[in-house]
Amino acid sequence: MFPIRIQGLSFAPQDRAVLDGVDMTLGDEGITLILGPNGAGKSVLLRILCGLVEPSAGEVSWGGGARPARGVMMVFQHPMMLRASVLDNVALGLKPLGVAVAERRRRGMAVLERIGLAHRARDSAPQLSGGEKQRLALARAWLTRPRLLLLDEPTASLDPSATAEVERIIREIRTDGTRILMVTHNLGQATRLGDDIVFLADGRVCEHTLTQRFFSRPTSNEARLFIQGELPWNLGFRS
Ligand SMILES: Nc1ncnc2c1ncn2[C@@H]1O[C@H](COP(=O)(O)OP(=O)(O)OP(=O)(O)O)[C@@H](O)[C@H]1O
Repeated sequence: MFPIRIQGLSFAPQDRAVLDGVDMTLGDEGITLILGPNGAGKSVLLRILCGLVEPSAGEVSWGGGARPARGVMMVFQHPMMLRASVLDNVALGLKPLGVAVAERRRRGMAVLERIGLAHRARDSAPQLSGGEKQRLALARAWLTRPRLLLLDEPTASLDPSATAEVERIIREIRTDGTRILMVTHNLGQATRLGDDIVFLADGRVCEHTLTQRFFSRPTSNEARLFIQGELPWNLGFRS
């Protein structure tokens, strides 16, 4: 599946260029953070990689071949919960892999232990808090051992302690060997989690560099302004 090479990727609904020739290469390890202003196309980029959105132009090569049928998972900002128990929700991801019910439940309980939700296994999943739902969604994806995990602002509406817990789980998933590509608006989080930063603005990748370098020596004016909190909000759009 790796390296994932993105070349000339564009997305232009109704001729409005959201993504306008994105080029990027992702190796097989680590956590890459995508930063950029509102409307820069960060979520669209993840959705294209996940196969949920068709690009208008460009190519993605997965280790020199087509997108694999399995191995790519995405967790959304507001993950969906079935009207069922926490355990049934977490074990759900194993169903399409043909894992038997008893084994699904065994592995489900094991992952709930790792995310600190084993004591809620029988509770109704839709009644969990936002932070607990996000942990459950991460566990559901983790259980399938994805090679690539796409995370769209997983801590956007969480308080600092729930955010810290989600970040701990993300680090564990990475240590388990999953490649992570994640969108965030939280610059502190980017410094805590990111090995490297992709900065998207004006429909293009303005910078793709190591995290420390991005924050200490940004090379593009857009990134400098963004870090200083001064990037004009309309920069994400091209007409
Ligand atoms: N499937 C779609 N069809 C048409 N337009 C879309 C589609 N998905 C997203 N867009 C538009 O693309 C633009 C970029 O959206 P996107 O959600 O990727 O931005 P973002 O960088 O993630 O922004 P934010 O930081 O605010 O979440 C928006 O104007 C959005 O309305």
